[in-house]
Amino acid sequence: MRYEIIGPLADRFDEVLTPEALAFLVALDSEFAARRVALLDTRRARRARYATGQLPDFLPETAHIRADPSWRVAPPAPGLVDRRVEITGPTDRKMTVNALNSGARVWLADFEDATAPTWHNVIGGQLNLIDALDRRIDFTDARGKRYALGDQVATIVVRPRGWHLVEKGIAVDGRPISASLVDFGLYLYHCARRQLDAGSGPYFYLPKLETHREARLWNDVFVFAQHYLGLPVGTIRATTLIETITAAFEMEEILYELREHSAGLNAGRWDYIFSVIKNFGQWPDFVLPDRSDVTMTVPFMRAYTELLVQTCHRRGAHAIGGMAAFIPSRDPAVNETALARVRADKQREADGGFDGSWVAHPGLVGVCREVFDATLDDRPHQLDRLRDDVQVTAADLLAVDKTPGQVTAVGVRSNVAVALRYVDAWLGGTGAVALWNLMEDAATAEIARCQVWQWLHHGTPLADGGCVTEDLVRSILAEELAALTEGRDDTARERAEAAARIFEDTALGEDLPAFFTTDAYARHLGPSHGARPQQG
Ligand SMILES: CC(=O)SCCNC(=O)CCNC(=O)[C@H](O)C(C)(C)COP(=O)(O)OP(=O)(O)OC[C@H]1O[C@@H](n2cnc3c(N)ncnc32)[C@H](O)[C@@H]1OP(=O)(O)O
Ligand SMILES: O=CC(=O)O
Repeated sequence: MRYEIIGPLADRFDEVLTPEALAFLVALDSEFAARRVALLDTRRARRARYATGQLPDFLPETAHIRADPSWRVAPPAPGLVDRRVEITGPTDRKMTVNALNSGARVWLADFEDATAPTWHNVIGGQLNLIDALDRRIDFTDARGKRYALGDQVATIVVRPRGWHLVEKGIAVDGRPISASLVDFGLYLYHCARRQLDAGSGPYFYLPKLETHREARLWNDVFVFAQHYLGLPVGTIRATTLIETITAAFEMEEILYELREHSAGLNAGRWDYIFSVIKNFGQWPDFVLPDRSDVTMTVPFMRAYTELLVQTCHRRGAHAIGGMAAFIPSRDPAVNETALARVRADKQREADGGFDGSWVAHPGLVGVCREVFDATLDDRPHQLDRLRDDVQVTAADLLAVDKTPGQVTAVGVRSNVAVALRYVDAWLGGTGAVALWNLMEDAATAEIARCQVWQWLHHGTPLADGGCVTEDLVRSILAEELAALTEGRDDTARERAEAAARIFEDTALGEDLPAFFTTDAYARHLGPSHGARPQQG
């Protein structure tokens, strides 16, 4: 097999894209590319079945795994015992230093929802991780502010991109390589030994899994990679995000598949809502109210998080809470509200048995820590809370029609504005932004555009009169685009117009595309094709 680096070799990229690291990626690709494609085919087939009215259920063929009380996942690895606060964020240089210094126990170094996968972000992010581990990431910015790693830094857990994405910057036998394998493989190749030498390990968050078969693929990747690099099996640890409705029916099986490598499950709430709309959006019982009404206390969200904690603790695995999207503001009144909401969210998670939770911003680490400190007392986690009281059925997981709330004109406009502005930022190379005091990333933007599609599809009535029509959405889009482009130069205006077209393609069509990122990446992002390829 032959590889080709299509992306330009910017300064120091050769330290990441070494012949040996690329040979490792080629080995991963030759072993797993076909299985990845086959699993993506089964995703499409499953969605097609749901379109005919079938609903998911707990699997009869794996009932023996759920019924067997004897198995457990591996005990927590060094650096992953106490996970009361985890900060997430992209891997640019400044955010890397700020996240590692934030006081959180764990930093989720994100190549997924918080990163627009430009070639620069993908390879530059890997370089920043290497530099952080070598403690040579210190720098001074243009304002003269100095960034330097402190003595106490967070444990790094890398989130590679999901199985649905490819990386155009590296081709194997002329086709783009799996983005998951690139992000996983480059980090493991360069940083596993560095992490082990530092007393930690190569740890991952696995995004957007839909089934335990996808977890098995990851597990097989881990076993293969560890053999290839001479690492003992079980060195790698991975926390799986339960952020699809189908994975919620297979949580036990996912832990089981990964049991030698599992570091628990995380309740990825935003992608979960996106997945519910994506899979069942065409059915009237699944029409959701305004995005702001779909809180963690609505019945179907509560059911999934309670089942997650119970499942994890039965198997000795950490249960990690999700992301409250409120972020600190310089306006004291807004800030007070944001902190109160985050506190309430974290308190609910701690009370429910979660062992720790996510924050999106360093200014929220303290709130999350205070809540979990008070709940955990002197324990590092609460794996002893088995939640035997929880009884969740398939019907509970699917009780979307019990979600209170309304669809309003404000809710429609907010979704259009958020999706447009987020995609515009993403095309510009930024994968997470603050919009109207909320953190927005790929997952939250997916909800925004899918809700618009769903409401249009059903001609949903608006609480304030009228209903959601294509004319209404197009007129809002035109207004929001005009507001966004005002005062911009030609390049920035063209980018916003491209974002508007992506919104039209992914929210206003007959069918609901599975991800806005796949098509947008294929058409807009990635390496410069004019660059001279390197071969090996
Ligand atoms: C659904 C999911 O998947 S959730 C997980 C994926 N999403 C994320 O990870 C989002 C993470 N959060 C972020 O990216 C950012 O907080 C944003 C974009 C939402 C807001 O960032 P900003 O607009 O820079 O916020 P703000 O100006 O308040 O930041 C203050 C400082 O904190 C830093 N900061 C903010 N968030 C983070 C973070 N998550 N990690 C590290 N540093 C951060 C900023 O870099 C800035 O540093 P500086 O003072 O040295 O310049
Ligand atoms: O990835 C996390 C989510 O909430 O979505």
